[in-house]
Amino acid sequence: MGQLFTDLQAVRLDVEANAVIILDQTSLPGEKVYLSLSTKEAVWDAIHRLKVRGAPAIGITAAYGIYVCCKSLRARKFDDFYKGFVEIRDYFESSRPTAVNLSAALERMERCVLRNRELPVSRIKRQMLREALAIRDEDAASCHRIGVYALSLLRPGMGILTHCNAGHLAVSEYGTALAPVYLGQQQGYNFKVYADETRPLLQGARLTAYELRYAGVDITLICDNMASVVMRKGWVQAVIVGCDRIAMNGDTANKVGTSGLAIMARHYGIPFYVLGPTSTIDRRCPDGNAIVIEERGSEEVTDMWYARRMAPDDVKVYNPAFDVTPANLITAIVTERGIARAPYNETFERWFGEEEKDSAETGSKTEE
Ligand SMILES: CSC[C@H]1O[C@H](OP(=O)(O)O)[C@H](O)[C@@H]1O
Repeated sequence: MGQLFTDLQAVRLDVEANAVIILDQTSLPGEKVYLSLSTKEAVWDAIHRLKVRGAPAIGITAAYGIYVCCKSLRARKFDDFYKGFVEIRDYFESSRPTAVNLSAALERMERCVLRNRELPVSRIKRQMLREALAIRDEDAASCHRIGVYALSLLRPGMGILTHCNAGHLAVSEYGTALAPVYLGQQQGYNFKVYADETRPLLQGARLTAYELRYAGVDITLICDNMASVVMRKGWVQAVIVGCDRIAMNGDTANKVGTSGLAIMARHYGIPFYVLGPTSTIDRRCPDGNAIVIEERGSEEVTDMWYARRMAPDDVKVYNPAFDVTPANLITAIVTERGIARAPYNETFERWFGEEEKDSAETGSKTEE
């Protein structure tokens, strides 16, 4: 599995070249293509077209990207530099609306710039680099801890069904939903994973099946409409998914199709777990109704994967990229701070309190 983490990095920063290097996930599983992004347009396009995707990976890409783009700014006065920062921030914000990690990472980079406003611009840029690298390293630590907590809910030999890709390719390393699978593999748990192909963009078929096979995990690919069959046959003992935005009451936005899985899991008496870092919990979002659901182009449904068009010309298409699973269908939400069960907001508020205390104690990790 170690090879997986070195061979298939979703996103990394090339400081020498001042560029964000991503593994183009629209070329997987057929080709491993790495892209070097050094302009705000290239970063925006990569996020918008899911060349890099997954909430944490999107946040890390935005943090690396705004550092790379700001490093090229020639402004010497803070006000001019900050104006350039804000322009790039707003542009990146427009790339995809649902995953909160994008705006959360940009807000954290902005706090870094404002915290260091008295420094020369050259030193502010250095602080931005440290902040962006800290965002990536903290994500890697979070994913590992999510795996440890989630593994405590699972037993060797279990069948696990997952949806979309919330694995190593969606984060810095390990993954969220797949973190316990990789940790379990290191400890001989021999999980059997069932991955939904996840129409229309097939992240399950193209990415989850790819990375799990790369890591030697027992993986069976199914079409989305087969999930009920494998649950009814008793092959699945847990459904584990990632998340793109969690509201304070526990309602969770994740890849479209997730809420249907939660309903099926409840019907079959199978626990349904949402795994993700606390950075995916949106404090300003009281419930799922407040979550903006990205809608994407019809060609992803009608044309994308077929040698020829598989739908009537000009047929109306509805293509929501996400849906919201109500908190009452979620057995537990697992983050790097622990395992939350309903009523979720009590635990979330406690976690946020712990976070504020931790950052007050350590100060800003990026202060020189
Ligand atoms: C670890 S977050 C993964 C999360 O992101 C995916 O969405 P997309 O592929 O559109 O970025 C999906 O919702 C996954 O659960």
